[in-house]
Amino acid sequence: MDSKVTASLLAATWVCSIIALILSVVNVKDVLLPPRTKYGLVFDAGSTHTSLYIYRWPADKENDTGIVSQVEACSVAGPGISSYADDPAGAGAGLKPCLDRAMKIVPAEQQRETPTYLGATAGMRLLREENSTKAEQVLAEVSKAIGAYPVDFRGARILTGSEEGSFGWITVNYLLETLVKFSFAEKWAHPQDTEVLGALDLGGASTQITFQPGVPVEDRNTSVFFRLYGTDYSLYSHSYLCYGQSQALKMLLAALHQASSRAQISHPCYPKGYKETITVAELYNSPCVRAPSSARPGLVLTVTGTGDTDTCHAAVQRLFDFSCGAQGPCGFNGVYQPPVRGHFFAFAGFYHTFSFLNLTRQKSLREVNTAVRSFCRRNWAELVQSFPQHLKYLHTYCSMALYILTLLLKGYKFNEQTWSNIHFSRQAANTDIGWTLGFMLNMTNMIPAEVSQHVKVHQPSLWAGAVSFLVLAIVAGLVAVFLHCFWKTE
Ligand SMILES: Nc1ncnc2c1ncn2[C@@H]1O[C@H](COP(=O)(O)OP(=O)(O)O)[C@@H](O)[C@H]1O
Ligand SMILES: [Ca+2]
Repeated sequence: MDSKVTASLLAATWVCSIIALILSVVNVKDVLLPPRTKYGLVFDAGSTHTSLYIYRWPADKENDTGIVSQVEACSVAGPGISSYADDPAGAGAGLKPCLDRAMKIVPAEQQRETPTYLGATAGMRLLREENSTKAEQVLAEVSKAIGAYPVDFRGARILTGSEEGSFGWITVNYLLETLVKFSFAEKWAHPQDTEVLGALDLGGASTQITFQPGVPVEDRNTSVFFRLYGTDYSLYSHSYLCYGQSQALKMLLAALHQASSRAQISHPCYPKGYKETITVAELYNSPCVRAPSSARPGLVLTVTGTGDTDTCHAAVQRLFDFSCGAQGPCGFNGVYQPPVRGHFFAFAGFYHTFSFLNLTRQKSLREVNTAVRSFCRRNWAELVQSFPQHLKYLHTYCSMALYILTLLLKGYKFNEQTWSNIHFSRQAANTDIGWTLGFMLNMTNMIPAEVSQHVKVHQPSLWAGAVSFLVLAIVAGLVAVFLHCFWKTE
């Protein structure tokens, strides 16, 4: 045999040892069967609008942290499902395009095992308060529509305010991986130096505040417990019904209407030159406002913006009752709240308004105040010219900004120092921040109460791989030396 044969034998031995290395590092099963992907679907039926969130995660890492990601958020056309009180079938029909979209994303063979939920929030809470039969009908119709698809449909229901707040908190902390981390000691552990983050959600019909106060929560109604990855969390969570953006603006307009008791309303929060009309029936169509007995439903009210920031600020503050009474620290309207603590993520409406005003990049409270006041001075014609793409909400941004500042500072009692702990964000890890992800993780038991003992990474098999590689390399070398000597002596 010549040296060519020796070389090819040597090469073959090396190839074998490299394959052995790969097989020992990666599980044989993982090579032959790539990890399966699982999917989950959650409809967020908000007061103003519905979205379908499509999530996916590797099946073999189900209980790890930060593993679920958002594939897509499909926006349902039209208003929120609570607006279909008199046409419940319409609420169901509206969901179909997004369900069709999901059926294109989730492979056919996996659809039947895809957990699917619909959670409705404050819009449906208000409808239930007004007419529980109509609320039931809407939920029945959306359930029928989803039930017609080949998914594992687990129901449509109205979340409590406390669930909405707590699931938002879970989403934030899951995505930021503040609940559990893989340490160098090769264990999943509660991170020592990372404090969990609070969650601030501003919807259309309600707003939620959830955080870990560090002192016992004194009011049972606002207290939430979770045991996640072996750690206990005692949270404070409260949802203020009617204090979402659209209902707050409605309360503001109703207050202005009642103060003037005329069909012409001067609105200090709307830009100078802005005009809109609304009927009395439309203005008083919610339990958040009560129509004066004298009001004729058909009467058309004309609302004219005057762009008077100080008057607006004062009118916004009158929507709140800041007096606390005797029973200790409070938020507003007499609701118990321990002092805010730690860092917070402020998302949904908080983010929308602050992002429009370019205020999401950690601005000081002074800078924010200056920017808001300067925006509030701009007249309508000028605004329309500058922001032709933002006409839907353009007339509300001044009032919303003043409302948000009032809510955060005088309502929740953030101050100049703690202001910098509020982070205005829409997404983390490419996933939208809201209650839906936390809800799905909770409902599918994807966050275990205890840390599981099974090995989470390939560290030990990596060692085994390195050792077998070394052994095989030595054997290969010895064989080569032996063959070389053997053929030489021949
Ligand atoms: N681009 C935007 N600018 C300002 N506000 C927005 C924008 N997009 C959505 N919103 C507001 O975000 C809020 C979302 O609330 P929603 O989830 O529908 O209600 P809820 O959570 O109270 O049931 C609404 O007030 C909506 O008007
Ligand atoms: Ca919402």
